[in-house]
Amino acid sequence: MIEARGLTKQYGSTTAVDDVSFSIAPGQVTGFLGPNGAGKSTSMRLMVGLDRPTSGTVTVNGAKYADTAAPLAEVGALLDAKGVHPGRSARSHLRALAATHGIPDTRVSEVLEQTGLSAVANRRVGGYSLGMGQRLGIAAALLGDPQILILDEPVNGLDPDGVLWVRQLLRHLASEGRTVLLSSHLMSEMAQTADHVIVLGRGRVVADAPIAEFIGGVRSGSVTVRSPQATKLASLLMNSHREGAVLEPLGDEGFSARGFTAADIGSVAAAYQIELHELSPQTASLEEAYLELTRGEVEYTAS
Ligand SMILES: Nc1ncnc2c1ncn2[C@@H]1O[C@H](COP(=O)(O)OP(=O)(O)OP(=O)(O)O)[C@@H](O)[C@H]1O
Repeated sequence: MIEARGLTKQYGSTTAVDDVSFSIAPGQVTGFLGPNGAGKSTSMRLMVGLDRPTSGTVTVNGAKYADTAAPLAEVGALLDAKGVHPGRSARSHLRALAATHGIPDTRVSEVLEQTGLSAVANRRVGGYSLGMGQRLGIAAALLGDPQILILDEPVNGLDPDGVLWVRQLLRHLASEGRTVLLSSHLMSEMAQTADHVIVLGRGRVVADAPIAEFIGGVRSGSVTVRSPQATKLASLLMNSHREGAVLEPLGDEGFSARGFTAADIGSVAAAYQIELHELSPQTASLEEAYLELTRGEVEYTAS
């Protein structure tokens, strides 16, 4: 469990995190979303004591991170994948980390295996690709077998196999009852990985909900219709002169309708004995829901 209460961080005149409160529950993956500069990384740094709050508190499993006895066993974090000496090998980097935390060397080999780095473990980290560096950052986060994982943009730079691997790993860690928090700007990936989302905008929480509820709150408002008599049905609908009605063709035997409910279309089809092969209201994607919510929250926008 990660709990923030009235958490605030100011850098000079910039309020990066502004009186934020949330609870991040164990046993699920929570996605941290928000436009650039919304305060996600700052919040994550505050969670692991890399920065001090201006006011308010954030605790991990009920204690401040700085007060935890075995921090790597409590919280694993990936905050800056580039923070490794380039002349070191992955194995020596992880060994050094392990040694300072009383973690046995056997665990180093385990996490190298788990993150697919065993074959390159003795190579200089300076020669690693972005994706390999990300894997090493994840290996370091897993080293203490922590109950809480905090990962800032963990799929940044990974190829599709790597992205899938991170998704499966995080789902697995959550299924073991761990608390998993990740930030990402990749909405389709987040939609497949997270159970719950917290959206920040200009340092404040603008949404905190299960992902299905978050997406369900925004309707795309269109209905997909497929029928061998699509043209006839479309003209009947347009003849009803409904305000806001827009039909867009979807191939020969279908169209997307706005301004009608599925029930409206079904009633017209039934009245004229038109065979229907599909009548499906479209729900918004996570990306649509996110863009709708954060439209007014972006700090940097193109004019
Ligand atoms: N060390 C710092 N000194 C001054 N300002 C900072 C510092 N760190 C962050 N900020 C500012 O605080 C705000 C929040 O930044 P933060 O990096 O937390 O956002 P973010 O949501 O992680 O953004 P991104 O998606 O771009 O990573 C921004 O306006 C940023 O410029």
